[in-house]
Amino acid sequence: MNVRTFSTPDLTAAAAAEAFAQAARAAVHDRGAFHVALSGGSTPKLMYRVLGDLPEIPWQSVHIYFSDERSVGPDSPDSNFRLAQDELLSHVPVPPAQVHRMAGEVRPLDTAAGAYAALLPARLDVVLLGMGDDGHTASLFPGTDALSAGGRVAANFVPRLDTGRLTFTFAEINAARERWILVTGAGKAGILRQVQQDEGGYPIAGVQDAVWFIDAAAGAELVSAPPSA
Ligand SMILES: O=C1O[C@H](COP(=O)(O)O)[C@@H](O)[C@H](O)[C@H]1O
Repeated sequence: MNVRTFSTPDLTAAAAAEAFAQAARAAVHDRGAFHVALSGGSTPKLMYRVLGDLPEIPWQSVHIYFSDERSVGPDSPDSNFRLAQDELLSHVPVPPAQVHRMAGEVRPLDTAAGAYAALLPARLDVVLLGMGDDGHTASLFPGTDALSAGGRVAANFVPRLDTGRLTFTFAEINAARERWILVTGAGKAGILRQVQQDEGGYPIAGVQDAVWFIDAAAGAELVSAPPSA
């Protein structure tokens, strides 16, 4: 595992935000645009806040996507898009036409999945991911059909939550130039150790060659993970 460990959630968020800024500048310099997929849940909130204050990000050339979405509209407090909009996108000069949310309110969700796959760029530069306390990533939950789905985006029914989700497939995640997984908090320490030891069969283990940004609490049970800041 390529793990970068920081002493606090704030420092973890700052490092991930700085990595975003550097990757954006490099992509725009090399290819004229930065195509990045954001994650949802609670963990990236700190990073989004830091990112909104960082200078010299070429927002006019940044294109925003989402690695998963709940089956709700954009105004719902459960919406991953809304989190990013409130904490980051409404504070930076990214052109609205370059923000591509997943339409979690559309039924059937398969229709939204197909429409989203059609608007994705040939290859994303960075996919930002989190890890749930059941080892899911994006909306690839343990035991669900989307774990083996083909294509780029899937609708996924999650029995444990009795709800549908939209999610990138592993193929889409692993086709990106880079994958970054942000994990903080002691509640994730046990699963993180199991993932490191190839135990548990958690969905997150299907993400290849990721850079993990973690705080000391999440990394407390890892074997040989010295703090880097
Ligand atoms: O449901 C979700 O959960 C994961 C993890 O969320 P967190 O609250 O533990 O940070 C998240 O990465 C995903 O985008 C989200 O839809």
